[in-house]
Amino acid sequence: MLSKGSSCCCSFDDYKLTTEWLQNQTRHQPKVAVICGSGLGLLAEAATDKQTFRYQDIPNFPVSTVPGHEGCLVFGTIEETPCVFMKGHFHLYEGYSLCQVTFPVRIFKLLGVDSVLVTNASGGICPDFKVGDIMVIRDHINLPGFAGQHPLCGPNDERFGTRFPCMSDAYSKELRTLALDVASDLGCSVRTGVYCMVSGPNFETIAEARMLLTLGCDCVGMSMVPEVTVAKHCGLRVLGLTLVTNKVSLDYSREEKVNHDEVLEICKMRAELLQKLVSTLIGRCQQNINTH
Ligand SMILES: O=P(O)(O)O[C@@H]1C[C@H](O)[C@@H](CO)O1
Ligand code: HPA
Repeated sequence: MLSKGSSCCCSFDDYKLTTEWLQNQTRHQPKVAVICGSGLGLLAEAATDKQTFRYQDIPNFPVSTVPGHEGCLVFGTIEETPCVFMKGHFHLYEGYSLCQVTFPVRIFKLLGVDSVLVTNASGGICPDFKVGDIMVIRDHINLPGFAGQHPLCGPNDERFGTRFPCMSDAYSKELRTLALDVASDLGCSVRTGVYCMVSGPNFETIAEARMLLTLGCDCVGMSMVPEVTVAKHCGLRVLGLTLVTNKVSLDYSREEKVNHDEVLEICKMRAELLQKLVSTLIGRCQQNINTH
């Protein structure tokens, strides 16, 4: 696999090789993929009949370099639904191209996955949001994309999707409704809103945070959007859930300073609830597909 700046560095043969390697190692045939963000790898623990592969052992797979990202792919079953979990994902700020960041998503497509649940940690911009809130993503703003850092730049491979994909419905309405229903059944209140991706790795300045508020962002984070874009491009159903791990400072008088340890601490505190939400959703998600 070659790195060519911001354009795609993976050929169809690269994706095929990795897919076939995994198919030769496992009898699992996942229908749902879950991408676990910072400190959220625990989501995979609800699965039974697990089979785990370290990223470094999978041909062409990038490796995780961020604390809180374990770096392994877990196949398993939740409520009779075959699933695959990424315990840790990749970021632009690690030095990966967006083609590398999104590499696993196309592997999921080739493995036969139909729905992808993307989770991550984010800062709350909306003044009403509290630390620990879970937000169902209704829509996103791809700030790196505005600057040409876009995973679909470069030659388009029609075997995955069209040159000019529509993104006005990137997040499946059915899955969003299902997520809200499941949350309500579990007695857990969730938010809905707009997520904005920044490249990181620094947390926002106050002027940047104020700009994001003006733009209509409810949460800000450093991941998710590339994976969602590539998933939508290749026809996967997408659900995005973000955990608000800190409130973003909008005020120069605010003393608190955000750091990654605090992000991981909040993920640890809320992982059990998120795990319940995700596993219940997965069971119903397949019933939902079967009845449509
Ligand atoms: O991988 P995610 O997006 O969950 O991680 C967030 C964004 C940065 O990687 C890190 C900052 O604490 O957490
Ligand atoms: O405040 C934040 N900003 C950007 N990314 C983040 N990930 C967790 N918290 C934040």
